[in-house]
Amino acid sequence: MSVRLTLATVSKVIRVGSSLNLVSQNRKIMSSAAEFPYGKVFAKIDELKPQFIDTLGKAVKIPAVSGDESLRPMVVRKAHFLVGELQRIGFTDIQLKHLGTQPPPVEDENLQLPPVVLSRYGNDPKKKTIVVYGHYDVQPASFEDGWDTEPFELYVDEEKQLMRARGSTDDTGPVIGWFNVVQAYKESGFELPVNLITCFEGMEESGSIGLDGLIVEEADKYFKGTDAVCISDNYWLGTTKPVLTYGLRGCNYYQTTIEGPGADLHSGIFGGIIAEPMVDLVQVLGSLVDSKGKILIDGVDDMVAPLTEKEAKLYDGIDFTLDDLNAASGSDTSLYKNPKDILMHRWRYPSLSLHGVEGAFSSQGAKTVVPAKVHGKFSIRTVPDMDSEKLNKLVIAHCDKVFSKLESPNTCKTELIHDGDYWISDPNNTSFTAASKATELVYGVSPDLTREGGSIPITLTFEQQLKTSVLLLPMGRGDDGAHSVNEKLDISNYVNGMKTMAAYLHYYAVAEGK
Ligand SMILES: NCC(=O)N[C@@H](Cc1c[nH]cn1)C(=O)O
Ligand SMILES: [Zn+2]
Ligand SMILES: [Zn+2]
Repeated sequence: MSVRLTLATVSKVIRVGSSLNLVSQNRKIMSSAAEFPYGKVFAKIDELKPQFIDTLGKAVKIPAVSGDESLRPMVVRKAHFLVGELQRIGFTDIQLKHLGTQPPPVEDENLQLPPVVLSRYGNDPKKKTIVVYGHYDVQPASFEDGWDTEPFELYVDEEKQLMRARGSTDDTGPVIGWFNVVQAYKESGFELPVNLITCFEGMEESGSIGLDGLIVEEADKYFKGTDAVCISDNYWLGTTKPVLTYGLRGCNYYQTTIEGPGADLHSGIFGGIIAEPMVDLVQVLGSLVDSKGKILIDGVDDMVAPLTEKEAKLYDGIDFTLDDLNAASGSDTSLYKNPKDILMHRWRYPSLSLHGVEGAFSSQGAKTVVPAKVHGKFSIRTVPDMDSEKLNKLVIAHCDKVFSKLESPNTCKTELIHDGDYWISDPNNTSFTAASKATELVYGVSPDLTREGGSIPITLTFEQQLKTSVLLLPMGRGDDGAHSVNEKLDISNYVNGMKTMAAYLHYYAVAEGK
């Protein structure tokens, strides 16, 4: 049998100091036309690259920070921006699902949760149906944090071939990527090989509050007939090798509030005379974790699943070094030097991070204030087999015990702000196989299978409620700086990420089974 060969042009993949060496400018990948008949879609993605960068620029301009109540109108504005784009491209049945008011703790009791954007492209019963999930909200960012350029303006660095902005990699870039893939199929004259349903939320960075209920509610309605869920909201481990991800840690986020004086006070007048809430809080926060990363709350480590020999072996072949970690953190501050230990502590052990103190003096200068009420924020990344409710009880009991030992006249309350479960799945299924083929086609290398230290709270809910597999198909690199200053997405990752998404839809459509 003769097989016609097509050439799919794959953009430059940059390898820095690596052994992979798969790179070449405009690398040509030979693929059978019977196997991948959409070479024209790839060409269209290349052709429309300037427009796709432009669309991303418009999206990141909207400061959709879900954690900042005052910016909630901006989150809603971004939802409407997405609706406009979906209409332009030809999605149908576009719905903004409202989730009601945000539960406490919250300043404004009437604060509305941002809407979830649902839409469809195609509804052919002969085709498989894929739900793509992403989030349009972002972490806070301000130029004063140390950004090189304004965080809510897309800066295209022509020399480094990257795009810098809050949301560029987490998660506005991948969300806009899905739109672009559909546009590229359409404009190159092809039907999409699957029915696509989009589910984009605006509260992911704040624990996906309200989304669980919507998924339960719509499982047999909007999401009926879903064969697989694909999420592009995480990152490669390093900077060169693509990965597919089959596990996430969960995240339980807490605040400890300590209050006493009726108002902020002058430390010259009241210092040494009254009990200072900040002094108490520092001691409570300081009792949670030590400088080696050990969680000091009794009972937490006992819940962690023991490491089996089989699991330990999974870490052997992963392409990751201490240098990758140092490059991503911009430092040499790792608590572990061995790559296997680093990955285990990122993926399969819990961690406790201290995030900040609301209500405390935090600006430049030397204000001599005694804050009257402070909220210490911290979170625990959870792993199998930790029980979320049991963890909450242990955390609250620990904080109460430490505070009571201080014999302070102030009051102390620790509460859960939000939680999201960990998730782990078997990557030997049709969806992962399709994504693996797509990755090989685009990057010429088979992806590593990884877990992730971060959290996407809704993942387990999708799996359980839609009774489908979930695939994590990352677009960006490990050094993208998500949640950090100078967040970026390399242009090659944007373009090749879209090609991988496009090819995944095809390989999943033609594969046998779900
Ligand atoms: N790209 C995923 C991501 O950044 N997820 C957040 C989710 C979260 C949980 N609680 C607050 N945010 C993460 O921090 O992992
Ligand atoms: Zn994200
Ligand atoms: Zn994030």
